[in-house]
Amino acid sequence: MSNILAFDLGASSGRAIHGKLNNGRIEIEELHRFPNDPVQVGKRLHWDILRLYHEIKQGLLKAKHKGIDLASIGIDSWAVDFGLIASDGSLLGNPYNYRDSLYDGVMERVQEELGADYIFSRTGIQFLPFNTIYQLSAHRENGTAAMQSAEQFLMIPDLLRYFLTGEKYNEFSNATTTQLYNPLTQKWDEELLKKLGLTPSWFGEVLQPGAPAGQLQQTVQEELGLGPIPVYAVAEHDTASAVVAVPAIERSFAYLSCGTWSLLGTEIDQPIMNEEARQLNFTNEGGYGNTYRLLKNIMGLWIIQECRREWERAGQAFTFPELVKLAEEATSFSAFIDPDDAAFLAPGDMPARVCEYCQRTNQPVPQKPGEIVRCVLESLAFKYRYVLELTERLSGQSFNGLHMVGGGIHNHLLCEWTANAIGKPVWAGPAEGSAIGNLAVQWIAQGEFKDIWEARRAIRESFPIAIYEPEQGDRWEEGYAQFLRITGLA
Ligand SMILES: C[C@H](O)[C@H](O)[C@@H](O)C(=O)CO
Repeated sequence: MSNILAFDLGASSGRAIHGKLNNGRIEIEELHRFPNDPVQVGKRLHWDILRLYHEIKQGLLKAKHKGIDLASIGIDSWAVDFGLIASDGSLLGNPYNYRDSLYDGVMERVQEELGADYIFSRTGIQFLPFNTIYQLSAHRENGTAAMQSAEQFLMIPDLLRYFLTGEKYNEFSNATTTQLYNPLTQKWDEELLKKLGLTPSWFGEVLQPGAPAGQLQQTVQEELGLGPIPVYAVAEHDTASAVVAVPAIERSFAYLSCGTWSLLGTEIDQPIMNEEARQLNFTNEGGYGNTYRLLKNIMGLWIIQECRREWERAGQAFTFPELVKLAEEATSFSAFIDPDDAAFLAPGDMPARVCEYCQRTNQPVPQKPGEIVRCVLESLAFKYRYVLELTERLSGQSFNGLHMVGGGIHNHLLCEWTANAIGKPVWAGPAEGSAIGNLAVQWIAQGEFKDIWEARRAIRESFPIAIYEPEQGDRWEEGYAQFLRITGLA
């Protein structure tokens, strides 16, 4: 029975999940949960990285106090963000949050300078304004202090792993999201880095998920009263871990990792880097076992999280289940948004932005919270269909349903409406996809599972999967046509 720990950090909360194997079945238990609130300082938006490190130590202590003898640990988090390390090994400043306005307009400038086709041909990564490539370019343009003394670039899980072990490594799945890694040469793209004025030596050895990445260093062992627990590089981009946990039977499958972001796509063996993929702004992010995640980012439940924050600020506090209930009671197909409109990216007054979108597209403007949430959820369901069809076209596959994993599956209405929108079944589960994928990679590395397919079978047999069958009739077809027309995606 191998006891291991997964630290899974999302953009709004983190958790320490204890996993153990019991006769081939996976059992999980949440030992520690903590908020991850971005901190605004003046105009800048940061992550509180030392608080996150503190919480990781609390997770380790909770395991110790429960008498759990840990065979290993692994850390995954959201992608693209990073810290820079000085020659004395110290962290240079607080990592920036990728939604910081410092990055506004930088992608367009870099594209103009280097050419979008050049960047895509070397990285295969979708153009998102917050990709690391544009973040670093913004810091270079602004001459931020950290850029002057940096010696090493580490992404968020790399950084936390470094604090624990004292060893500095990058990791494949997360490295690809920077748009600075070349999947064809399987290396950081030195030519691209130089063209951007970035120093190639900052970018270190890239470990594959499942590689040993050190052990708790002496100071941490002494502070926490623990032994030299091994640390693995897992699929450290949380979406990559979530894809590991997709309980698929067939090799050809489509997934939707559903949380703050919605990431919809399929797993492939070789990146698809043709002109069509670039035009459609698809990405080829690294996965477990040298696979690639052909997918698109969809803005996801972030819009509703921000609406909820705004309503709470204005003195109207709702729980998520309450909002789902209100949405269920509202009229269907009244108004739609394109969830990926640039207006919805930055934090702020999201209900007002949804209303502005409806106004500018000459639609009835939703008034009540339930109407706004309904508009967002129905629009998400239709955007999933749109991206699913593009994934089929690009990968030359045809999927007979969609696997949904991640916390978003607790929203039964979204699962149901997604099935209706795509006209195919949705298989929802597991909800703790990223943490389970993180655990699975550690177990594969330890030989507890032969390979990812054995791990996926164990996941299938260990966690409930809810099946949502699509509604019959033309109503959702007609709604989809209306969505395409309004959003201009037709
Ligand atoms: C920037 C986002 O973190 C990223 O694109 C997304 O894939 C993610 O990590 C969702 O948690």
